[in-house]
Amino acid sequence: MEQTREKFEWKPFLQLITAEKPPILIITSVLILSLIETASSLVVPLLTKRLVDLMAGGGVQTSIVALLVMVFIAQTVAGGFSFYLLTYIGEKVVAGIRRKLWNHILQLPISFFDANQSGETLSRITQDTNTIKTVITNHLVTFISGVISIIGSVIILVILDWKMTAIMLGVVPVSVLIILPLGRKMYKVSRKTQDEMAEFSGNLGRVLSEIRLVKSYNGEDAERKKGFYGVQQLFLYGLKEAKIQAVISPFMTTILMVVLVILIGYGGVRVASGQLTAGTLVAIIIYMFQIVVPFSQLASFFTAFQKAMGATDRIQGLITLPMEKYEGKQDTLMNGDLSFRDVSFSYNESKLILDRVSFTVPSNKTVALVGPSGSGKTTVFSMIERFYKPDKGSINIGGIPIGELDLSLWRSHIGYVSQDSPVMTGTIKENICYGLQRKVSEEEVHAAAKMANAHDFILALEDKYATQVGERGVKLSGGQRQRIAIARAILRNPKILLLDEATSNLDSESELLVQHAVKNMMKGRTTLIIAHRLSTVLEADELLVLEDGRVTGKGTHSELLERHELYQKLAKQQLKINGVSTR
Ligand SMILES: Nc1ncnc2c1ncn2[C@@H]1O[C@H](COP(=O)(O)OP(=O)(O)OP(=O)(O)O)[C@@H](O)[C@H]1O
Repeated sequence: MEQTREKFEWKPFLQLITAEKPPILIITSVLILSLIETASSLVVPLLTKRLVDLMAGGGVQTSIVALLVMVFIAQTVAGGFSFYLLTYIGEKVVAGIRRKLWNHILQLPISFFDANQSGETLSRITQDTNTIKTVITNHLVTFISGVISIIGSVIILVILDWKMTAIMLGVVPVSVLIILPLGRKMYKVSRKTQDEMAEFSGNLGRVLSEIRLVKSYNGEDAERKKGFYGVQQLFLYGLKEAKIQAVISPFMTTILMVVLVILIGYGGVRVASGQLTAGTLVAIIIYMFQIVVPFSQLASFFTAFQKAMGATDRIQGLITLPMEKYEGKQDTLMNGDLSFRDVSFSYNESKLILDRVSFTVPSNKTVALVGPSGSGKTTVFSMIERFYKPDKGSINIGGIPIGELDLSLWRSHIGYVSQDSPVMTGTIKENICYGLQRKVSEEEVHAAAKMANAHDFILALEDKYATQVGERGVKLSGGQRQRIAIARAILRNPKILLLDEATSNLDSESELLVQHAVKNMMKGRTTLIIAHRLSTVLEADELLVLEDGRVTGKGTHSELLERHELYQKLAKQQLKINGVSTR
């Protein structure tokens, strides 16, 4: 995702912003308003000059005072409106980018989430977009009006008095020589700060989401050290930025003071000798501020802009990643046989995980997958869910490759109950109804919960179906979570069921409840089940033995027990039937 951009490039940044189609009318208004603001500020010194000269001559013209007041009012009002409108544009553009990012991230394939820490991805949406907003709202127009102010002031100054202007402009090359390399350095540092911040957030996210593991394995010390290291790095980068700022800011102030001293000294002499009016000197000094202030802001604009370049790179890196393909055939009957045809797959080139796997789950039948840990059983499920694509071969439903079907439609026909039964923060009802697009009646939810043997325990909870389950369902027991997951699958009324039997040891009562729930659910559906229990394998229509990504045996429990060596071993260990006769 990371690229290093050394050159100063506008293009990607502008592309990112213009893609959000910021409202042209408002942009034009902002530009006009800031022009009014800048023009007013350019007029002020001229009016002041007239006023001072008139006062020096002993008189005051009220019309000039009135004009000055009006110009001030125009400047203030235009400034206020342009600030608000500009912030509006910034917020609007960033909202658009955030929407686009979130939408894109949600549709990225699982392989992306395998490779990237969620905390890092999170900081793309929050921090990187914020950096871009800061440039638009705080710097972009300041930069434009600053440039206008500098050019306007220089022109007027040359007309007013070219000698004084020459003195003033003499310091510009010196300043540029110092500020440019420092700006480049600032860019590198701030880029590293952003990377460090993303890594830091990623680390915090990892610890916070697995805090139970951290505590039960006394991981606090190691995590404290890692966290402190991240804090220290951020601190050091902060200091590096400060060091650069510490050179730039006082340098600019000193330059300002030096120029001011020279101007006042040299100008004062010329006023005394009658070569310059007092009004002109005052005007020159005001113009000097109107050059120096935007000039010093230019440095911070370039720094902010370079930070935004880094953010743009990372956002573009995310947005250009290919998404899952959602479109596909709609009108497919899902009640055909589910079959794998010579499917091979590897997560990365180094190791083949599925090797020419072929099998069929006939419609409405149950096939159980057994095999040692790591043999690829869960991977088979992930392939059916289309989390990953086969490298070779195809997976078909009723003869049609599942890759050709509309992705949402396909997934809506699958009920996946995984081993860890994921439950999200929210109420029990929200969890049961999760992902359903249609309105669900209370009765439907209750019926699903009843089938999942969850209704009774839910009613015993304080808030019943409105009970908050805590983050990842921590307030529920393992068996309760499983039954919620089953109720969720039942409510979808899927054609295909993927069940990863939990290996966790539930007490026999909960286990019985879960088993009954599973049995209820399997009726009339095409089911593929990763079996860890004897009862499941006995009831399956067919068993598949998966070994190192290959199907090495097919048949019923007794057939396999008779002729499959590994199955006999597995049956003894994994299915816990040691000493129990099954024939
Ligand atoms: N996201 C992933 N990225 C890379 N390798 C993976 C990924 N998921 C699984 N693997 C690897 O693929 C192999 C098969 O894993 P899989 O989870 O399919 O096995 P399993 O048979 O379900 O095991 P278990 O019974 O222990 O759950 C393992 O060697 C594992 O290390």
